[in-house]
Amino acid sequence: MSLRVLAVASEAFPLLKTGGLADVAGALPGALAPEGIAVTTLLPGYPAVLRAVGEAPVVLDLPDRFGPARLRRAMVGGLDLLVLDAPGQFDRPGNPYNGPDGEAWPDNGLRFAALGFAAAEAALGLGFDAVHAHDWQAGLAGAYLRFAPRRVPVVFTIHNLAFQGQFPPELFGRLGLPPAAWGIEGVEYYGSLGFLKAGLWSADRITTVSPTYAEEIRTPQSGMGLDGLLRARAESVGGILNGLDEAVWDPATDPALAARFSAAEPAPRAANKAALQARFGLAPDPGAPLFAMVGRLAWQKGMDLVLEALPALLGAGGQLAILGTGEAALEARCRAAAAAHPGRVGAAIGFDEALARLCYGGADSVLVPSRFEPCGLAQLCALRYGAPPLVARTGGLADTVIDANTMALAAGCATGVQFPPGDAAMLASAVQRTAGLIRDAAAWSRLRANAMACDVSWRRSAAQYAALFRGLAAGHG
Ligand SMILES: Nc1ncnc2c1ncn2[C@@H]1O[C@H](COP(=O)(O)OP(=O)(O)O[C@H]2O[C@H](CO)[C@@H](O)[C@H](O)[C@H]2O)[C@@H](O)[C@H]1O
Repeated sequence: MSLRVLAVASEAFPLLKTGGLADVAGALPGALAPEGIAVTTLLPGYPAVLRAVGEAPVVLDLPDRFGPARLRRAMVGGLDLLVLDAPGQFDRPGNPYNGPDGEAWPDNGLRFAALGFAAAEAALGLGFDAVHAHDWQAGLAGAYLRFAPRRVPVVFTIHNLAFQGQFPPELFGRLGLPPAAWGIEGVEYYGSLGFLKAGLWSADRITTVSPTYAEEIRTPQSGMGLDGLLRARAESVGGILNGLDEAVWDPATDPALAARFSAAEPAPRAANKAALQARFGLAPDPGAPLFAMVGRLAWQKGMDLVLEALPALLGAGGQLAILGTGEAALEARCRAAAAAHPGRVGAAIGFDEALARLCYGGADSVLVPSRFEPCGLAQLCALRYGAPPLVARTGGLADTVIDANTMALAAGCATGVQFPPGDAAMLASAVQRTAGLIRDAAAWSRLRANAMACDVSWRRSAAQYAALFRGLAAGHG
């Protein structure tokens, strides 16, 4: 019999996506099914989600703790969904976390407390064997379950330790948790209410999305204030690498590409490079090394380092296509770089799934110069779409890309280029090294073939999650 796991996430592809969490929450259920794990995903009832489920049957009426709320159940996009239909809380314009003005919703604490509460009620009321809570938005699920009459084991997965969900302590009184939950052994975090902290404290097992990040976050340098707790719980912390849904990310079938291609038939890829150059107003030069960067414009992702290394990129005859959205100052700097270097640098500011795919399928190399990266999906997409990535040697980037150093080139196993994180000068030389390799057609097509041969699927990791859930359900946490 299948084990029944309730996943709790604040976004899931294809219903709603602002970043990598959606890709993971959207893909894991399909990857776990062959492992005998049946995943039901609890999502907040955002407008897009409510539209998708329509008048799906109500399977649970929730106690009126945060306002009237009920759970609807439906199959959408291959996902078995439970939707938290809580009028006024999630059915608002804007993205899941911010209003149309770009500011965080002032009641985010209550909104995501309601999600955690609903998860616990669903786990207990609908008979799930385990809960898989993702990131701070689902952090209170475990806290509620800690005080529940029946034990339901919880796996908490950290997708990004930088987002901690901290709220004023006064919110605690609204949660309906017992007073015992307030404290270091509880949901309190440096005097505030910490959702991520609550998730880490209450979970039976903690995972993060790569083995290297799992080690990094136990150090003061990368632990973002939570390293002490993570060290104390070291026995329960592990890293399981993200994968990609190979059906969703497939250059042989992707309609967003100008031309479809595969490892066996890479030639049509050149048409995507030309299309990408055209989309970004870059010179139509098939020989110019074309770099692309796709991602949130935030300190984490290192776009500022790329702008610092831009003279080296241009000096090597390179071109740069930037697709991203985020901090206003960085957006402005990207636009300014494009304006200063017409035909050499192009910037598209916004979130555009189809254009992202063209970047992966058309660039020679994808830049992922993150200062830290729990796993990173951009480099996995780049490997799959034949754009050997240039990445910072950190977190999941260190775990998924083999640097084209002398030995790896001689052994024929390189899949990209690495440089030390946070160092613009080292990025500049790595860009020059990469441009040199791209100009060496034989060397680069070897790298590309290696990249496309990488197994970036969920297979290995799904087996690891499945073993974790089975162990917990059998009582050995
Ligand atoms: N402007 C844009 N237009 C279109 N698509 C865009 C885009 N900006 C980003 N994307 C897409 O969003 C996803 C980003 O995923 P990442 O894993 O690289 O980063 P993110 O920081 O969101 O995720 C966090 O969670 C994931 C999941 O665990 C971890 O891999 C990661 O390290 C962690 O920071 C990719 O699918 C990318 O193509």
